[in-house]
Amino acid sequence: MRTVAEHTRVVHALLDPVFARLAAAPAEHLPIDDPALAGRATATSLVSEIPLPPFDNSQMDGYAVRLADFPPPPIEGALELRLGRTTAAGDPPIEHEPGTAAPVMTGAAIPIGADAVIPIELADPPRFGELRRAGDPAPQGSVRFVAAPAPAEFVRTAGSDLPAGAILLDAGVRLTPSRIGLLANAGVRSVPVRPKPRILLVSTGDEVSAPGEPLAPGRIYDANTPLLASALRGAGADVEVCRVSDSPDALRRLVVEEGSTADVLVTSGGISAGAYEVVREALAGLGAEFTGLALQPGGPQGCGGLALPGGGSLPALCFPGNPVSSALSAELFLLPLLRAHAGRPALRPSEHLPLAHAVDSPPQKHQLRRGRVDEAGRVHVTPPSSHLLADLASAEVLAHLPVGVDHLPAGAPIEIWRIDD
Ligand SMILES: Nc1nc2c(c(=O)[nH]1)N[C@H]1C(S)=C(S)[C@@H](COP(=O)(O)OP(=O)(O)OC[C@H]3O[C@@H](n4cnc5c(N)ncnc54)[C@H](O)[C@@H]3O)O[C@H]1N2
Ligand code: MOO
Repeated sequence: MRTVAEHTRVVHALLDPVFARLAAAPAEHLPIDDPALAGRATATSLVSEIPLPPFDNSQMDGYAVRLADFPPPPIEGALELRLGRTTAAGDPPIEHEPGTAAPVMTGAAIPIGADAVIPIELADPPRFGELRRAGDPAPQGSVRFVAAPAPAEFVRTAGSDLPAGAILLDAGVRLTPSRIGLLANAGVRSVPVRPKPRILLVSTGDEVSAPGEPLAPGRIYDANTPLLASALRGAGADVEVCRVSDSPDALRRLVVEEGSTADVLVTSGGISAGAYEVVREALAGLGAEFTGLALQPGGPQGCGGLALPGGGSLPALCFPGNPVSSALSAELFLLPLLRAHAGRPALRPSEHLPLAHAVDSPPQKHQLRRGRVDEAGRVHVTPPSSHLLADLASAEVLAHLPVGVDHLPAGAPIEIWRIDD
């Protein structure tokens, strides 16, 4: 039986060229305010054409002053400065008149020649009086200060966040809200993003009914298509879904007709030892290889490049039909590659926590148990059967019982992956 690590290598060999091609493909350009931008990955690095902030501005509502107007400390009594003209946020910078204190608001340009800001609370009086902007009659009055500011105090200098010409984001970086904000701050209007991988997702099985169909005896509703589609989309793929009955011809036709517009084919079901294994029958002849893994759930797996009539090849991953098996197959073998393409950490957060109770596992298989973590930080795992979808739906963690482990006592540390996002 193939190990999980060996199958992971086989999947990488099949899909790494797909992701490398997509990462080098012409970028899609999305407007900075496109709701679809969040979560995409940059296709190229982006450089700031302007410094951030673009000009020296005030960090406080207060007075812009010149240090040279202050005597060396200590100041006897208070220093009185004439009122200068006011700069509000959005005004162009004005010339600072020596010997004045010029009202300046948070975010407003520091008057040229001023080199520090004193917050209004530290002025006497501690409130603004008559304010005169550029072009108004000259201001009257004065304001007093008991201490000199430090050089550049409360001045946010141009480029102090990022100088002009600096890299805003590298290529392959996930667009989080703060990164989108950074690009917007630098005036970027259109963002080059990596194309999403296009996945053709096919569920098989004569027993599988589409939503809304009456449930005939012996049939079940299709869980895998919505489950896998949402998992793959959540990890950054564009997914087209199809259901085919247990007809190898219908599946082969689908691959031939739709395969050239997809980057990867993903199937669920129809690959184990039964008499009607549609995926195995349809795709083995086209180039997929079907194997047993030392893994539970997820034992049966298929994988390979399918020969297309035009000469191309369609990489295919064939997951087993049990819902937990197909979900965990995606979790192990495909989601990490999709997440990495979307600039996210490939792997789930992992840690070792103590088991709340003893657990047995078949030693020849790597068992992935679903579970929860209690308030004391101990892991409780649930039964291993791969039809237990309600159990997976309420799981917080996947607990790993690797090959060679047949029993772990209560309190033993176990590796868990957090899956409750
Ligand atoms: N004799 C053997 N039988 C089985 C073996 C084996 O080694 N020898 N392996 C078992 C394991 S493990 C798994 S996992 C399954 C995998 O079977 P298939 O990939 O061929 O999947 P199906 O037989 O089509 O379906 C399995 C199970 O899952 C249900 N299913 C399928 N599609 C869906 C769907 N879209 N939504 C919800 N549920 C679905 C299906 O009804 C079956 O109950 O084989 C074991 N048997
Ligand atoms: O390997 Mo199957 O995937 O356990 O249920």
